[in-house]
Amino acid sequence: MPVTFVASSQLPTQWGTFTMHGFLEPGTGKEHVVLTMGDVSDGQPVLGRLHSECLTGDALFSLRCDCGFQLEAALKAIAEEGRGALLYLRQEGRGIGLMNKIRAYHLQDGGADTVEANELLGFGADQRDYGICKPMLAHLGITSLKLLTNNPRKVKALEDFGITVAERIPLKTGLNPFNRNYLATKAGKLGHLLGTIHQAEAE
Ligand SMILES: Nc1nc2c(ncn2[C@@H]2O[C@H](COP(=O)(O)OP(=O)(O)OP(=O)(O)O)[C@@H](O)[C@H]2O)c(=O)[nH]1
Ligand SMILES: [Zn+2]
Repeated sequence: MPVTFVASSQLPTQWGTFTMHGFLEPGTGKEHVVLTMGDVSDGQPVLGRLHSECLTGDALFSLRCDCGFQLEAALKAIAEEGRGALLYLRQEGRGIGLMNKIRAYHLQDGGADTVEANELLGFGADQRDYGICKPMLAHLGITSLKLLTNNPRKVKALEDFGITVAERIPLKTGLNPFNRNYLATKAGKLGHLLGTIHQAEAE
């Protein structure tokens, strides 16, 4: 899947200054971003996250999901380690886009769960393709990751295109009364490894 590097710059944040790398996916026009800190090209496992875009959670403070909390926690963890990479992937709504995610939320307001809502709209439960990460990781010289995720599909996808996942580090944060059912559905139907505490609280 062709993705081309465009430019890099500094990005100061409340947790520290990252380097921001912009990538363009010409086939779709999507603009992806990677934030790195430290030397990530030395061959040692890099603390990393594949973060799928969630405008509502990442930017609009939504409590319907855990995305914004995970984004913050991942950037903080990378800054604390002084080395790492966060791939901000423009895969809004697990790949169905923002307008369709709003349609899906409307169906969820009426009682459907997050998987049923996608299916009622004629989509798969999860339409993300992580192949876009391969050229971005190659450009940055990253061959091995300590991956911050609860999603085993991300681990498998990376391993399928030759990235070593040296470790999976759970990223359990942001549980609240509005996302309990959502997290329970992710654990029950999408295979997310949310662990006993998180899962028990979500039930
Ligand atoms: N279609 C749809 N997408 C959603 C919904 N809630 C969140 N999303 C999207 O789901 C993606 C986040 O995926 P998650 O399943 O929360 O987490 P993950 O990235 O697969 O796994 P983790 O690495 O453990 O966070 C983002 O693209 C969100 O926009 C929903 O109800 N419907
Ligand atoms: Zn979200």
